[in-house]
Amino acid sequence: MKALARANNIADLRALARRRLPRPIFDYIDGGADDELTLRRNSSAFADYELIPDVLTDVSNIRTETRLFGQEVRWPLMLSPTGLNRMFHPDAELAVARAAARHGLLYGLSTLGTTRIEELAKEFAGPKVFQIYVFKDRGLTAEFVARCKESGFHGLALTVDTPVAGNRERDRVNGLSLPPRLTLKSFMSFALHPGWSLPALTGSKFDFANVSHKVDALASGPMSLFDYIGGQFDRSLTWRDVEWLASEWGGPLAIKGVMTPEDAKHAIASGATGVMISNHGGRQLDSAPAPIDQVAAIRDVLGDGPDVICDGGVRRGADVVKALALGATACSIGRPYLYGLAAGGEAGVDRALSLLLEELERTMILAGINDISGIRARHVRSRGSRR
Ligand SMILES: Cc1cc2nc3c(=O)[nH]c(=O)nc-3n(C[C@H](O)[C@H](O)[C@H](O)COP(=O)(O)O)c2cc1C
Ligand SMILES: CCCCCCC(=O)C(=O)O
Repeated sequence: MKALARANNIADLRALARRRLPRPIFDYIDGGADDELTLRRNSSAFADYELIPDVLTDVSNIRTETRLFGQEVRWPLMLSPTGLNRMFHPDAELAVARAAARHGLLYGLSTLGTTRIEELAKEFAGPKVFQIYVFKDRGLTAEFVARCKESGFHGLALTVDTPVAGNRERDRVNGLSLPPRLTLKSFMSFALHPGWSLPALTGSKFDFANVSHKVDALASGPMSLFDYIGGQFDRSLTWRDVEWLASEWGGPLAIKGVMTPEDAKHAIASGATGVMISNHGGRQLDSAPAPIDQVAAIRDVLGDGPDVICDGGVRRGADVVKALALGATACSIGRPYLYGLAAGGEAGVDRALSLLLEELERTMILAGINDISGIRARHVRSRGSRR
């Protein structure tokens, strides 16, 4: 697709996605909670860090491989779990996973994905983790663990920043519901975007593939997506449940949504092998700090062993180098690949990943860093601490 080839960066892919999707669907991807302070801060915080280059270090050969969730990956970048991918493109999660595989990246499948755990595993041999939302029906969690073991998933990520749905006002204004409630305004927006596949949304293939036997949103009739799903989550979750999950699973487990050194320590003490520093892409607690600003303090208390993944706001390859210099093992992205998916299916995801990885490699060359493991704290400086 010519338009994809002309996209020079993630912002260009966002513009393409905006053109291709009906407004309520684009806003669901793009939006954040309340005043979207955290959404904006997640990205703008990266600008507060400068990269300090070395020179004359022989950058003719750049090594970017690392380990994540115990797996060898080609780049320190993973694809965050995101729900409802079939709303953005009919090829949904499989398109995303195929593009991830082509680049040797770790893929995260959401509990609220529209592709079954088993189907994803059959199509995607690469490194993969399953993201768990704990529902009031606790039997579902044990089921997920068993299905992931059976299907050969390499890790789990337990999302803990969603005891209740964030207040996503764009979605309220747009009347986003399941199935979509076609007000005149939203009907016009859907009608003006024939390239977007309405059958994919309303047809039999659209459901929460992994939980629909227990949580059938379509059967329950039109209602707010957030009120419905938020009402299914178990708010009584504590660190005891992490201990249970860690022992039931027995493999790599990250807690997604950790924002403080204290909670990071709790996570590891409870049996997790890593943390995803995340505020859910600014979609939950507005005014939460940007993940990049929490990386150094969290690495400091955890020491070298555990995976520390910086999740949120990454829009340039240079952002990844900054996060690694502050102590992250890797970064994780949500919207960047979703913009690509919406803009052009698998080819669009591929474009998003190629752009970010080319930027990452170029940044390493320009900063005189020839190996990911050679990124050091001295390669980054907070603008606030400039001498
Ligand atoms: C449309 C959308 C759906 C998401 N669905 C989930 C989900 O099902 N589970 C989850 O843990 N996080 C979910 N997230 C959050 C992402 O995993 C990730 O934390 C966030 O997108 C990172 O921020 P970024 O979009 O700035 O990269 C979702 C994010 C978006 C944009
Ligand atoms: C918490 C309400 C619904 C969440 C659906 C998927 C998700 O995590 C998101 O951020 O959107």
